[in-house]
Amino acid sequence: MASSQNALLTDSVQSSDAEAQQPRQGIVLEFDRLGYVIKGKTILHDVSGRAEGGEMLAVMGPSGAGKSTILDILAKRAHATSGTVTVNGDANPDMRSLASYVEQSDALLGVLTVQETIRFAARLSVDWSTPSSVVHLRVASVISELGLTDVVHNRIGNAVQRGISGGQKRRVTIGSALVAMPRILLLDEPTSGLDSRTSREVLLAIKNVARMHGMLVIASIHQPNWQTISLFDRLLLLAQGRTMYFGPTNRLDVFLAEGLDQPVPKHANPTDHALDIVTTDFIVDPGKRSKHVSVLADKWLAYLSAHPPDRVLECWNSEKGLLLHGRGDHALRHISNGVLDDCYKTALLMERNALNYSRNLLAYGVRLGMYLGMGVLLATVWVNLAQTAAKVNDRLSVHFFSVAFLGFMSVAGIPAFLEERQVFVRERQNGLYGPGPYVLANSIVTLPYLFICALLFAVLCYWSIGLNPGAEQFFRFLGVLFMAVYVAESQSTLVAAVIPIFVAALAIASFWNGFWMCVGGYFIRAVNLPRFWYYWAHFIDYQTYAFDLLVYNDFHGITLDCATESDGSCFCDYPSSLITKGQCSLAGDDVLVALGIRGIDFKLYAVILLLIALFYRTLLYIVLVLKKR
Ligand SMILES: Nc1ncnc2c1ncn2[C@@H]1O[C@H](COP(=O)(O)OP(=O)(O)OP(=O)(O)O)[C@@H](O)[C@H]1O
Repeated sequence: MASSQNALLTDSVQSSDAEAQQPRQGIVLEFDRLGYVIKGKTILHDVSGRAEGGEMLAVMGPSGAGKSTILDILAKRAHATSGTVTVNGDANPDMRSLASYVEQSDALLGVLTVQETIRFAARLSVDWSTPSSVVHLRVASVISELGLTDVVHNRIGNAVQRGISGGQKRRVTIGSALVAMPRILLLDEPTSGLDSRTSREVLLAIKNVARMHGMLVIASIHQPNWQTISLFDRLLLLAQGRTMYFGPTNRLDVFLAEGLDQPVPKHANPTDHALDIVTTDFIVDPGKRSKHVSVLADKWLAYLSAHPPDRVLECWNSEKGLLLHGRGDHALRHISNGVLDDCYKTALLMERNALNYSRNLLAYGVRLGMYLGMGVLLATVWVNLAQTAAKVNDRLSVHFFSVAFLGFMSVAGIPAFLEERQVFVRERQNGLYGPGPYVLANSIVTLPYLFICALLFAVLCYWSIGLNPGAEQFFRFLGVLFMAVYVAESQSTLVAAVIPIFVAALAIASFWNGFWMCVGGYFIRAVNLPRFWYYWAHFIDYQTYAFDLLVYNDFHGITLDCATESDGSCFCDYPSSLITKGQCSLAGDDVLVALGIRGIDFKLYAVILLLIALFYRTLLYIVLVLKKR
């Protein structure tokens, strides 16, 4: 089964090779005396190593040994304080285009199925002209190799809906990286959450692909059993950031016996034995802890000088036969460049976002429910407002509430955005696409969903409240609400991009909306605002423009009845220009004059709203360009 799938993978890959026409060149990654110091603490001390295409290198060590740190440095996500990393001799390799990094956490879209997730990862990693049959075969083989066939149509799962297991999620994350066929695959704890049999199967699948395509695999691994660790060609054993051993995995026992004089007990696992020796977690005295590790590090250096690495590696290479210099390795992943490619990526992301938003209750479902509920509430609380001067304030509050509430509820989209953002960060760091296609796709696909929210709200409450009865006025009401909601959505998205922590983003986005309410001109008339707030905040507040537009749309051209007092005089709640003409009425335009919004340019205000949205979206792009994680 696995071999037939491998054949499929080979075929599919060969087809895309022909198109990509990549040079066939082996890959060699070397790191030399890497040191890493952070906040005055030395995390890595002169760690060196080497791996080649087609090989698997395990980075092993107790918790806190520096395994993730070294992967971060190799992926160029952290910068070594000293030492060098070279790829085929290049001291400044473009790791974004060469490597995929699978982090410890699984950043996936919960409502997508296993197959959809891996298929999108595959499509995002190939050239736009790659035939879909190639992608299909590649996806099918990865799913089969990683043992995900039974759950292929199951959703990943999120806070609302339970999905596949944690171990299966881990495999989906690995599959999403594997299917992209990077030249270097870096895996941080790929087997966490997997039982020992599944760990071995997954690593075997990775090994098969690595050997077949000359992919170089480096994985940090905590405490594997011997069967699992023996799948790795080389092993780097660390403790407190120091090298305890680096060399062929199958020679670890030789080193333990010869170098440390602590042979592996009969029937014991050499890696367990090695970890027992180097683990210092239970030595209470910090001085004794670091002395213990220093002694072991010195013993390794002494062993290394007595057994030069070339000799060790030569011996090892002859065991591997043709592997290293056999099949060439190919950069199968297509790295985004050019407008055409960006368009292709944008279209793909739009397709994925549409799928996500249509299924994800947290994206728009909750909001749709709230807008429906609020539409019904408005329709019943403000039901059938009489067209009288006494009801002017009630009408104004409808417009304020519509803008403020619909805008405010955009914070409900933050959890879904944060989930999407994590996927973006992972895919962007792996070089699949940049912030441009992401922001564009997000900005476009959001539109129809927000429009539906605004439409439902407007249909439910507009006629029932008895706002300006013209059809044109209804569509303007809808259009203004839609724009206001879009600006509010852009604002909340921006906040969550700057502070990708749910509670903090929620609090700040809510505060920001509350702030706009204060300076928008409803609670306190704009002309009465303290000058400081009036001159800057009032004029950049989207609620100012949306509220003014709704009020203008409702009041312009209508006439409201005033009250006739017991003495026969006419009382209007606002100064009326019609009383002098003998009518006991108030012109809607008189209200607009009193509010200071007479004669506003509807189109200009609508354009300002769009510009504010565009401004937030541009800021979102800039934030994502600058903020890499
Ligand atoms: N940004 C940082 N600031 C301070 N200390 C750090 C930072 N990054 C890593 N460390 C420290 O460096 C040490 C190594 O961390 P690292 O995550 O690389 O270990 P690890 O071997 O991957 O551990 P685990 O197996 O538990 O994931 C730890 O003691 C950690 O606390």
